[in-house]
Amino acid sequence: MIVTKGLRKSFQPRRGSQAVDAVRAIDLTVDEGEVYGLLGPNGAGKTTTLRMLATLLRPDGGDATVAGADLLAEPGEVRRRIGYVAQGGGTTDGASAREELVLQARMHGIGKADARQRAEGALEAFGLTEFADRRCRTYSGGQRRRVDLALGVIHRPRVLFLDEPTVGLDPRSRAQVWAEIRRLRADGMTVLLTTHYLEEADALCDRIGIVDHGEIVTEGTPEQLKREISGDVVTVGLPPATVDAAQAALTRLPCVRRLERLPDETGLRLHVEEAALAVPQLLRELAAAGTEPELVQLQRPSLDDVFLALTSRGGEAA
Ligand SMILES: Nc1ncnc2c1ncn2[C@@H]1O[C@H](COP(=O)(O)OP(=O)(O)OP(=O)(O)O)[C@@H](O)[C@H]1O
Repeated sequence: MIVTKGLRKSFQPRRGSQAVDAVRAIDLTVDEGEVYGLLGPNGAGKTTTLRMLATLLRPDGGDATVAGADLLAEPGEVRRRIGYVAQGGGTTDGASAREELVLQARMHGIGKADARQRAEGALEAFGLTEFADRRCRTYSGGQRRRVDLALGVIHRPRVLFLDEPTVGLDPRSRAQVWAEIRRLRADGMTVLLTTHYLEEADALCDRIGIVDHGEIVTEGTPEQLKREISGDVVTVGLPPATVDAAQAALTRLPCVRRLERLPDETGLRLHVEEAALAVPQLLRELAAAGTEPELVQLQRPSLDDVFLALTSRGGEAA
């Protein structure tokens, strides 16, 4: 649904100053119905990538196809097939959600009666009916963000671009916006979003591309990315008298990358590639050594670990 090859963009902040390579070479493939997240520190090039794909900025080089239309040759066609929600949103203080929705639909060339009907449907779908006729300035941040999403999809695009969809929202409003994005995905929408929030990428995205210095440094499902860095961690609680024997037995296993003793002889912590494969082997080996674990606990590394390990300025954005 979105394919890019070597997409790039530089900016010249002032005449004579050195150009900033905001996006160096983005190669990206987003499948139909997927929620794909661009995750990266400040200034990594996420917004620039999104703005190019939404036809708001002309790329300096590279190719892209969005919803079946060529970005450079048919930007008008791309525009018709996409929705774009900018970081700050697009609502006006003095207008109501209903007015904004009707106007937006009309701007997409939809007839008056149809526009009113679509606005009504969108108000209902996004849980906005209750305050549909109040001015947007009276809405909470989360309500306003939901109006932004509704505006982004009023013309039923095939692809939706969301720039930092939940920035500045409290946890409850963020959860509501996530629910709306999940609903759009369930309806078959393809979504490309940018985020700073690792938790958001983990909760929402089918796949994540980690962007640093204008390039995707790695991509995969949240699970793949977490495993890539540090595998899984298995904690085995043991009777103190059996810890030595268990350690000797498990050290021999090829699936165990690293092994540490827990404090106070309470057991072992094992770093393995994939817990689902390792745990049966661990249990067999322990049984053969005559020990029985009191507890087996699995832990996945967090996306924070991945992000910090892969981006040069991870700490800045975390
Ligand atoms: N219009 C512009 N003129 C000059 N430089 C720009 C312009 N837009 C972006 N840049 C620069 O390009 C780089 C990438 O910016 P971009 O906004 O794409 O990053 P980002 O990953 O979206 O960051 P953030 O998470 O802070 O929004 C930055 O160094 C930024 O300063």
